[in-house]
Amino acid sequence: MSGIVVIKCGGSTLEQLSDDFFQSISKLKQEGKHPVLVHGGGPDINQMLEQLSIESEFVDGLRKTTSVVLDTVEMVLCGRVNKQLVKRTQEGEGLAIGLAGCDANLLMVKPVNVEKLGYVGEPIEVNADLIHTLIDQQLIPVIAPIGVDENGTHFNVNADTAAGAIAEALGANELIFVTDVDGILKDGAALATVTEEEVHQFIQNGVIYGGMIPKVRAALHSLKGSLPFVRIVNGKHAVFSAGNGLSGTKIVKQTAPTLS
Ligand SMILES: Nc1ncnc2c1ncn2[C@@H]1O[C@H](COP(=O)(O)OP(=O)(O)O)[C@@H](O)[C@H]1O
Ligand SMILES: CC(=O)N[C@@H](CCC(=O)OP(=O)(O)O)C(=O)O
Repeated sequence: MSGIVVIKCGGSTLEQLSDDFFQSISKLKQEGKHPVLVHGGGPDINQMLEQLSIESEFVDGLRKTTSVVLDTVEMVLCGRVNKQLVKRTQEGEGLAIGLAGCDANLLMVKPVNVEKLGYVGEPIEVNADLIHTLIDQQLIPVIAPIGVDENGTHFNVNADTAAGAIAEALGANELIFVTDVDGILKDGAALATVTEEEVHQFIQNGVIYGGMIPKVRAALHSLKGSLPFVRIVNGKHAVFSAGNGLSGTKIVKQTAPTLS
């Protein structure tokens, strides 16, 4: 199936997404494209954990997830955040269906490192047929990043990683990370294009750090498949649809050779 656009909405920017953003998602549908939303919700999870006085820490950018943390993560992502995004997508005239990666084994995972991280999973397989079926029904899937392993145990998955795996499995034409910055910033300005090689350099020299690392890692992983580039855009200004050039950073395999 062609025309699939995977849009990852970061928790950092959920409150900044405009009505135009959601209307433009249903416009994509009218233009014959197939938007699939994958969302995070890190700040909402932090807030709920704090309210419940549950401690959690990040190890290598991933939330150490005990069983009580997992309960909270599921409650926030599958409940509050997922349903809020379904609501807003439908207010934008799209017909959305909210689900989590554990539903119908959509996102199969294996543990990353049980001792170090607890219930944190990394994707190993995606039930692409299920998403295709939903798309065939003219629905817009809105997916929370809770994975499931072969024993039926649920796992917390970084939302960028989940989006990359879903885009790859669907053979998506576009993967767009919507976040709270204008793209990959260097010396205070967003870079229009960044190559794979530069991404490695920027991680090494600290230009890229923290929450940007799983995004660029997922982007690099996806570039190994059929995607020509991956975008990182600011949720404050993002709107999709034909003729509406998205700003932000494009991550590409390599720059086009310059003509001499
Ligand atoms: N080079 C960089 N350019 C832009 N943002 C960066 C860079 N390096 C690290 N970051 C951080 O990455 C953050 C986005 O990641 P994150 O907070 O996880 O957002 P999201 O919830 O959208 O996934 C930015 O707000 C910024 O603090
Ligand atoms: C394993 C892990 O770290 N999972 C993330 C899932 C949410 C997420 O990734 O949200 P953002 O996109 O807003 O960062 C977490 O618990 O915060």
